[in-house]
Amino acid sequence: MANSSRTHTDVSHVYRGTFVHSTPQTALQVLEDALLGVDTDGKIAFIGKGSEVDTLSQTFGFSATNITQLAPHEFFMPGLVDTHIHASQYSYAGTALDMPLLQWLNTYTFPVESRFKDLEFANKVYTQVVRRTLRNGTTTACYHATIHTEASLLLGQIANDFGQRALVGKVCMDRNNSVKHYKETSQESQEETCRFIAELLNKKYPRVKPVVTPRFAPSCTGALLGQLGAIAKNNNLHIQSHISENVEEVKLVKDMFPESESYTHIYHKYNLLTDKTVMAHGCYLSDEELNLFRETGASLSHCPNSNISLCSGILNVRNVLKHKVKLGLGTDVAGGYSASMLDAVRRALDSSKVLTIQDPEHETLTFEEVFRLATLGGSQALSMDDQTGNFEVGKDFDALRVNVAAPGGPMDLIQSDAPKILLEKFLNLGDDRNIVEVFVAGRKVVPFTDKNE
Ligand SMILES: O=c1[nH]c(=O)c2nc[nH]c2[nH]1
Ligand SMILES: [Zn+2]
Repeated sequence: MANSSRTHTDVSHVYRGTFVHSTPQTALQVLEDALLGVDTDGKIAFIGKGSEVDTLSQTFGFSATNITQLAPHEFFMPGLVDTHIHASQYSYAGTALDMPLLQWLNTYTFPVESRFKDLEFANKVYTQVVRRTLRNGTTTACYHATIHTEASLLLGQIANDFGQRALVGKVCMDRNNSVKHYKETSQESQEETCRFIAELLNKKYPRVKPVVTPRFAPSCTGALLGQLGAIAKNNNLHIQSHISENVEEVKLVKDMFPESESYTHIYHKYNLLTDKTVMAHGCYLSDEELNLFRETGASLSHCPNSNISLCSGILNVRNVLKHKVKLGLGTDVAGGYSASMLDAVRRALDSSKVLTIQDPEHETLTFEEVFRLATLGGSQALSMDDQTGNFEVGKDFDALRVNVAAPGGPMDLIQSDAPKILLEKFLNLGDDRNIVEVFVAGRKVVPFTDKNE
């Protein structure tokens, strides 16, 4: 029996073939010879069996001749959700990975981010990062920009123009002793955050929204953290930041906020832990802190490339999942050197295997579980799982059409493998050559149209 919505708008596209996705109960569900309809609003109108085509075409009023049929080595999967990426650091991605976090920020990051006062530079970098991530299948991105309001608004405009679903954060930092010209006063930070939010919301972009972004506790005064918590609360906004990434940072936070019970309690005290909060890293969180995440509904973004590249630590994902804390994956460009979420999937699997090498009792993550983290898990971490993350009826059709045998692609198919094997191969060996089409809310955003070339 096909799963269908009771009241529906007209179906504009119908696809037939293999669909793979996750549900809260099942890390990987494979639907072979399935039929999926997308309505004129870009939402999934139905998903049923190919054998039900006659009934479905009558119910939804489409003609069997209008069905797009996938090839046997193709499948649809949900769009990838990057829960943590610094768009402003894309210009030096793949370099500058020879220092730990705090020195890395002072030496490489702050000098580059300070250049985003220049809108021409910002336009160049932000256009490239949106194009690159979309081409690699990131249909939803949670971006850190810089402290500059105009450049951050420009990032929102570019994401909207290319059709990417995005949260965009103007970075807030009223403490920075190392690069003097890259910080704001508390008042500037608060006022510019309010202006950024108002102007971005005023654009009425359907899928690009602001996210309140204190960089991390060491770069913000308690007064600013409190103001940002109030702004997020009053406007019901998302919040993003960093937490417990590296041992030296955790120690610094302890020294800077001696009155606080833990790193997590600092954010909690200032109303920055909500069910619309996503915190990057969390490698050194205690079980008590993870409980506070669960109680508040706040989520974590696991950024394994960054954690390894900056020698920060290894998040025990199994322990996070045991505590029922929402969890997604992030590239964390440019602490992470790859802007591709496929890389994040591989590094998450590698990191889990390292934990198993260290402790054979550790239950290694499966590729199916990591697939779920990269899709449905990410949408849950961003509290967007009512809109995206899998192929549930009523959600937006955010999807990748994957061709495992794409000509000139990075892998060879020796025999006709089952869809689950094709997905595993794609996750481990695939790249953007295999992602032949990308859809966000039903609209084909890759390949780029002429306007976006
Ligand atoms: O990986 C990171 N990248 C950053 O830019 C940053 N800022 C604070 N903490 C951070 N961690
Ligand atoms: Zn980061």
